[in-house]
Amino acid sequence: MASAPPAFKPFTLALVQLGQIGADKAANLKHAREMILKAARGTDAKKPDLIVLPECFNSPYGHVHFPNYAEVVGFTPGKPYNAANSESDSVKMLSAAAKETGIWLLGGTIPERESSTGNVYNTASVYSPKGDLVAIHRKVHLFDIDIPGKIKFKESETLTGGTSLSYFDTEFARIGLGICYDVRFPELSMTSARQGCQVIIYPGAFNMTTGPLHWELLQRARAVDEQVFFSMCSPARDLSAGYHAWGHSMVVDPMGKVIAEAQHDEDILFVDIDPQVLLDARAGIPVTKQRRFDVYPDVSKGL
Ligand SMILES: NC(=O)CCC(=O)C(=O)O
Repeated sequence: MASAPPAFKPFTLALVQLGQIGADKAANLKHAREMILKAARGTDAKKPDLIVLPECFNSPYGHVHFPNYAEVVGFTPGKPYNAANSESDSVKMLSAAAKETGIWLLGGTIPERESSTGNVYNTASVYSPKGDLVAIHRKVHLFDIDIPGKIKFKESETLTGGTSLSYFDTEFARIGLGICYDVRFPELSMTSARQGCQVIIYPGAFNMTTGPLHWELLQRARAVDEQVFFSMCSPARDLSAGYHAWGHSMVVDPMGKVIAEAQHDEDILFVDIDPQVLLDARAGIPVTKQRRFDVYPDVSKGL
């Protein structure tokens, strides 16, 4: 049973649609850090409370790369963890950047190796404004698809799927986590919403085949199903890379309206999140009180 979520308050989200993700991990980390610092400076009108990076920001995206770029993180929820001394260079950079800026950071995803099993996961990590690692999410649904003549991708060649759901509490919202292909499984965001998440954010990297059809559709569906703010943060498109990301990082409000959208180049979106939109959506269309668990099961129960 989840605890009561924090009161939902207005806040500003910064989505970093990161470019220049190449083979050199140190260069990827350096550029990501520069972009986090740039996002933290905000605009004249907006300073972010939470900065988000995309899926697989420290390595090229592809199953052959994951084992080579994987880092041991060794985080167990609820146990003390010193991010500044982590074995993972990516965790150290992200923790230091969160601490330096004093801003919440959802540090995209990295390939993560579990030392006891050798399993490699696609893992998101979250840092408090003090630089503490407070939550991780290991991609639950691996991206295994085969659309003949268009795209074949098999994360399960080298990755293992995560086995748990995660959210984190800030002083302004409870935020649910998932990663990219996880968006196709409504049970995940449904469970996050039933656990009190008012905002759900997935680092992601859709592609040039499914992106135009499904990237926006799925986010609007998840937002309207659960009457939450739903957002995905993508890498920028790089046609010289092995995988061509769709880009179009976006934020959708609880009525299903796209309130911010990047194009496909590197960019930072600053987006004000207004809790009143969620309250109005739930008051006007009260599906959260009209569910018929006498007719169908509440799939979010039993976790
Ligand atoms: N990185 C991913 O999980 C990609 C998912 C995707 O492109 C899709 O169509 O789903």
